[in-house]
Amino acid sequence: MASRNPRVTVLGGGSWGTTIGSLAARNTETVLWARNEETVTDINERSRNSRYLQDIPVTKTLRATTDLEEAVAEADVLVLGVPSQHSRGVLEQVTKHVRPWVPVVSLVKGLEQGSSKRMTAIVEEVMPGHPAGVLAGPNIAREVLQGYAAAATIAMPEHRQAEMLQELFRTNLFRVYTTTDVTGVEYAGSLKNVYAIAVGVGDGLEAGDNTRAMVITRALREMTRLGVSLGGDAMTFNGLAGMGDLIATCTSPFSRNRTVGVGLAQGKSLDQIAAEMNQVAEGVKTVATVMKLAAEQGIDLPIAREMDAVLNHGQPVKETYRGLLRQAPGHEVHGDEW
Ligand SMILES: NC(=O)C1=CN([C@@H]2O[C@H](COP(=O)(O)OP(=O)(O)OC[C@H]3O[C@@H](n4cnc5c(N)ncnc54)[C@H](OP(=O)(O)O)[C@@H]3O)[C@@H](O)[C@H]2O)C=CC1
Ligand SMILES: O=C(CO)COP(=O)(O)O
Repeated sequence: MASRNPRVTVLGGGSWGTTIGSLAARNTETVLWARNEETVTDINERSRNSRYLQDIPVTKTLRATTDLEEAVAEADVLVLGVPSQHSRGVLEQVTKHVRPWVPVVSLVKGLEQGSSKRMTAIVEEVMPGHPAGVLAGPNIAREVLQGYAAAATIAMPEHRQAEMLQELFRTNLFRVYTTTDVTGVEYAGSLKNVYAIAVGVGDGLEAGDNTRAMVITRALREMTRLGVSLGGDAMTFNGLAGMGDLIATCTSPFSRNRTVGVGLAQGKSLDQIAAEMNQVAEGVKTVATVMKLAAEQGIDLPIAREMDAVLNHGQPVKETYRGLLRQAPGHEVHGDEW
């Protein structure tokens, strides 16, 4: 990293890219790249991103630009904050302008459709030689930006790198822990969105608090089984990026994924929900990829399977929990059942 204060460049002007940019700007020079002129003007002239974060102020020193080359040419750290299905395209534009050793930290909680790849695998493919990691945890953007205490974990292949990057994002109210389990953190962040939709369906059907707790707990078991078989550490799934984020996303009225589930249970179509929300809900596309990965690993994921049936195969939403309840429960810890 450079001997001057490192420059952080955040790619993506949505709610979470802006929030992380605002945190980093408290610690070091930070530039945010957004494709939308209005977002850039709003940040530069009003220290707001009203489209995504209403009237909550961002750090005054956060600068924004629509010029991708200018944003990345002097970067010491790149932060990837565009939704998963657009990440590869953005990285392909970035790679020719960025210095070769610059680390890339993904904020993305989704997998690429078709390839089923995690974002760090895409970074390694498109930007070979750049250390790639991920920052994730229970972090509803607006609450972090409003200054409510929260925590995340930063995963880098080398622990020393994680420790250096930790300092750029942490504040007295945003605690950043470190780990080297990039794989586990990335799968945990992506998987929990699928289960937040499932919990939203239960809440939308007014299933009750015990049902919600049952689904969250069994969801954690499913996430862990798949994540570990794909190379993640089981302890990661018990931590901030796993259990922590699962709880936040499954219970927050601000979660977009949970909102999708509630909307489906209320009889709305996906198109209608997407139009009302106008923000990304990564779980909607992740579910089919998760089913593919589970099949490859020979693992059954009953809750995810129900969501796949509803989202991709026309199963009436009211059938969701009936289908699950017909299955006999097995061993709580070692069983494959839900
Ligand atoms: N919001 C949150 O609380 C959290 C989100 N995340 C994750 O962060 C990632 C980003 O999500 P979030 O910020 O919430 O998303 P939002 O829906 O709030 O915003 C998406 C942003 O990506 C931009 N974008 C979309 N496609 C492209 C493209 N092809 N090229 C350039 N920019 C593009 C949009 O630009 P435009 O405005 O011009 O459409 C917008 O600025 C997701 O994977 C999400 O799961 C992780 C933790 C918390
Ligand atoms: O990842 C998040 C919280 O940690 C945000 O969840 P949603 O994308 O469901 O809003």
